[in-house]
Parts: sequence; structure tokens; C-alpha cells
Amino acid sequence: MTPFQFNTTKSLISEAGAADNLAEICQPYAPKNILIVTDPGILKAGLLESVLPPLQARYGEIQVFSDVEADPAERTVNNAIELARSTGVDLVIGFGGGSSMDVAKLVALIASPKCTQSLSDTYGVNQAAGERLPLIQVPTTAGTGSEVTPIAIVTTGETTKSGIVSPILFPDVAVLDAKLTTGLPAAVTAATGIDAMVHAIEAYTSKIRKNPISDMFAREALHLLARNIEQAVHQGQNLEARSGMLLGANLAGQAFANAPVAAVHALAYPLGGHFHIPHGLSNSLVLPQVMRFNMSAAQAHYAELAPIIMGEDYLPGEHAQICEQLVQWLENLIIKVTLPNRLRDCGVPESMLPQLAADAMLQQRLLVNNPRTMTEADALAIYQAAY
Ligand SMILES: NC(=O)c1ccc[n+]([C@@H]2O[C@H](COP(=O)([O-])OP(=O)(O)OC[C@H]3O[C@@H](n4cnc5c(N)ncnc54)[C@H](O)[C@@H]3O)[C@@H](O)[C@H]2O)c1
Ligand SMILES: [Fe+2]
Repeated sequence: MTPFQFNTTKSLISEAGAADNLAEICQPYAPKNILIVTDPGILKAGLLESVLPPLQARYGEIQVFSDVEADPAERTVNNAIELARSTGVDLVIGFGGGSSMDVAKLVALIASPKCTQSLSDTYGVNQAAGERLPLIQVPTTAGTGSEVTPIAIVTTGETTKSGIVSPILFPDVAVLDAKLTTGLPAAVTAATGIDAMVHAIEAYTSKIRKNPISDMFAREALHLLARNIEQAVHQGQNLEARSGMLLGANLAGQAFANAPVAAVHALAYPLGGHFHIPHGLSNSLVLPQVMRFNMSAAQAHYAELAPIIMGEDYLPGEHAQICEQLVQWLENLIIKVTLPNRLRDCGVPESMLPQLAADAMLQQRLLVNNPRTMTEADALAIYQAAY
């Protein structure tokens, strides 16, 4: 067996209503000054209303940074770091989707008195150094799995997204409270849900660090996500479906934290960078065509996943037939969860496709994990097929 290492967040709490117990969850760290990192949409949805009072009752004033935007910019991260430093924060809670949780990770690292780095020193793999502040993550989308990954993504410059990948960024505690996700709008539920499915699919076919534990997480993630995504989108208040999605996204996060994602994400990032297409939708737009491209190299793996994803719809056959069935099933799912499925419907001008292909090539950190080598010409052909 190929040697491997598997890392994840130290502690996972999964219970509807668990976020109301954050005061107790923080207790082992004896914090004197807590910062919650979140976004304006979360505040507006009232998700902090039952969470803040018990924290204030036990720890006094709580700092709240609520200016995180989707695909957070460097400036936003630095503003949050500044608030944490100037107020002497000693514990950080990320409360929101991947955007808020990623900012929280970087604040916990760079605002720590035991870290001498600035944000720009940390970009890339294993560049972050030092010791971070205690970090508790509370996801409110079922998508990125950031609560169990060693990754934070920042928008650098106007259009580029850069990753910070370091084991220091694995949070201390992940709190999965499905009640927080029942009001998530259908479009966000659909996009973030497909993002989670892509995490599991890409982890399962990851060329470099795929291993038996990441495979196990990916399979169970896909079982939960494929069974629950339609209900979560169309009956948002269904707590069972929401719980399945939140756990599924978390398991997918643990899978890709150890067997990294690949070309779907590499081609998705330029769409987010140039056109502010949400991360999950960007993935969804290129997923079927990237799978078709990968088929010659990943056929056996896709065929293993097909019955798990398709459930009763699965029909046995030759690998090539099963793979085509699976891609068509996913194309149908994308329509059923009412996501747009062509780049042309998302404000992408056709003349930009070569630029997108060139930008995708900058994501070599991800492309090395792809089961099939992808050139710029291949990336362009995929964007054209998805147009
Ligand atoms: N760290 C990682 O491992 C990792 C992995 C994949 C993606 N990412 C990054 O994560 C970000 C995307 O995160 P995301 O897809 O979770 O979206 P997000 O955090 O950007 O949130 C999307 C929108 O949903 C709203 N929202 C979130 N939860 C809500 C709720 N419960 N009720 C109502 N509204 C709610 C937010 O206000 C926001 O407007 C991107 O920057 C992406 O690059 C990180
Ligand atoms: Fe993703």
C-alpha cells in the first residue's frame, strides 16, 4: 500500500443547535477577548442573535468583524487582522461560509503574537509559519468544508485567487449546526452543494495523495450529498436534508484536505476572479466537461463512484458507458437544482475564453493533482464546450 498521512481538525461537534453552546465550546481555551469573523448576509439573516448573548454573558464584550465579502480580498483580511491586533483578540470564531471561515483562519494566524509574518508571506504551500490563536469554525453553508481543511483562499489583485495551504490552518474545533443552514437561499444551497460534491469527486480521483481514508470520506460524502441536495434546495427547512448536506460537505472537506482537488477547481477560479461567479457555481459550470476530459484517465474511479452518486438510477455496464451515464446524471442534477449550466448565461463573453484558459494554467498547485495532464489548449477546449 502507498504510504500516506491523514490530518484533520482535532474536534468535530455535530448537533442541531450546537452553536448556541459556543460559550462552553470556547471554555478550554480560557479566552479573554473573542473575535467573531462573519459577513453582512449572516448578520442580516439573524444567525448571530442566539449565539452572541451566551458568549457575552460569559466573556463580556465580543468583537465582531462582519465585513467579509464573497471571495474575500487581501484588504478585507488585513482589516480583520488589524481589528484583532488592536483589540488584543486571543480566540477567533469563523462564522459563515468559506469566505468568513477562510478570513478567520488567516486572522488566527497573523494576529497571533507568535507569528511574525504578514499576509503576503503566507501564499503558497507550507509558507505559513508560527503559532496561531485558538480557532473555532462554524460553517453556515454546506459547501467548502473549510472547517476541516488547511486551506484559505484570498483574492489577490483584481482577478487572481491565491491559496494559503499549511497544516497550521487546520482549525481546533468544527461546529456543525444544521439549524444555521435552514434559511440558506436555494441558489446558494445548490451552488455550495455542488462544490462539496466536486470536492469529493476530485479527492477520489486525485493523482497524488488519494488514500484509503480520503476515499472512504469521499464515498460517504457523495452518498449524503447526492441523496439530500435536491430536498435541501427545494425544501430548505427540512432539517434532515440540511444535516445530511452539512455532514456531507464536511466529509468531502476532510477528503480533499488530504487528497487535493484538481482541474475543476483550477478552471473554476478564473471564473470567480474575472466575473465574480460564486465559487460553487463556477465549479458546476465546468464539472461535466472536465469529467469528460478526464474520463480516459479516471474511468475506473468514476465507475466506482457512479452507483454511490446515482443510487437507484444506476445501470451496470461497461466503464465508458457508466462514466457517460454519470456525467449526464450530474448534468441533470445541475438543471434540477436550477443552476445555470452554460458560461454564456453567466455574463462570460466568448472572447474571454483564451484569457480564462491562460489563467487556469496559473493554478499548477491544483493541476498537478488532475488524473490527466491538462494543457492550455485543453483548458480552452473545455471552456468552449461549457460555453
Ligand atoms: N478553505 C477551503 O478549503 C476552501 C475550499 C473551497 C472554497 N473556498 C473559498 O470559500 C469561498 C466560498 O465560500 P461559500 O461557497 O461557503 O460562500 P460564502 O462564504 O462566500 O457565502 C455566500 C453567501 O451566502 C450567504 N450565507 C452564508 N450562509 C448563510 C445562511 N446560513 N443563511 C443565509 N445566507 C447565508 C453569505 O452571506 C454570502 O452572501 C470562496 O472564497 C472560495 O474560494 C475555500
Ligand atoms: Fe471548492
